Amino acid sequence: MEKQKLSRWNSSVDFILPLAVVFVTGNANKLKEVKAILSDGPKPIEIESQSLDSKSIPSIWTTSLPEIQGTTREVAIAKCRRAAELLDGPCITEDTALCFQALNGLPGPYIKYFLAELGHAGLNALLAGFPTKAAWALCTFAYSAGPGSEPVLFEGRTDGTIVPARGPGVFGWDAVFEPTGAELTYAEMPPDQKNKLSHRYKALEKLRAHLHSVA
Ligand SMILES: O=c1nc[nH]c2c1ncn2[C@H]1C[C@H](O)[C@@H](COP(=O)(O)OP(=O)(O)OP(=O)(O)O)O1
Ligand SMILES: [Mg+2]
Repeated sequence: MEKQKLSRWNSSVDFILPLAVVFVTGNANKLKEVKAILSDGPKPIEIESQSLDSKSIPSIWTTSLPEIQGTTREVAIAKCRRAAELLDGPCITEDTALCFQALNGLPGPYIKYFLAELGHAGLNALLAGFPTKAAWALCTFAYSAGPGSEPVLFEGRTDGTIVPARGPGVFGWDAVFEPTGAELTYAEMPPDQKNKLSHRYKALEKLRAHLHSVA
């Protein structure tokens, strides 16, 4: 079957099915979930992945994909804008934040570095002195129609609790996040279960609707 692609330069499209978009990420686990979620349902979207990490781009492009400090929205917009410039075409990017209620939303977009330095036990220890272990996972997808086109954001949030690690330590902080109403951490859930309630799923439902509306 031929593909319906968002055009390289603007949001006009060629009407060929199915819809396909480029997802810029260096994270294989994210990519797997995004592909699983978007390929499901009556209007599947095909994902082509592209990594623009400093490790994977030609050194002649001295600029890697910067992740600025700021709110989750500011971080997401800057990243997608740069990705569209480097790709010279339309793309989506995604930023995931893990926010602790006791810390007014921190680590938030900086969770990657907290996790790398502190590990699962350290994330729990951060909250040791606080009565609430409440947290929320926040996913922000950004879509740019191409260089110079302001990214549009799609957010999804899942509330939960930070718990001592349970389940396989395959994907980031999955083992220490137990969504509200679930007995299991993200890591203990079968992929299907996580992909029906996750922050990423909720954001992707909005992105899916947007892509179909512009296509
Ligand atoms: O569903 C998730 N369950 C558990 N952990 C997760 C999830 N989603 C992201 N994560 C981790 C990866 C990284 O440690 C941090 C987000 O950082 P973030 O910059 O968004 O991801 P990344 O740098 O790995 O990939 P990318 O190239 O798309 O920026 O939280
Ligand atoms: Mg990143």
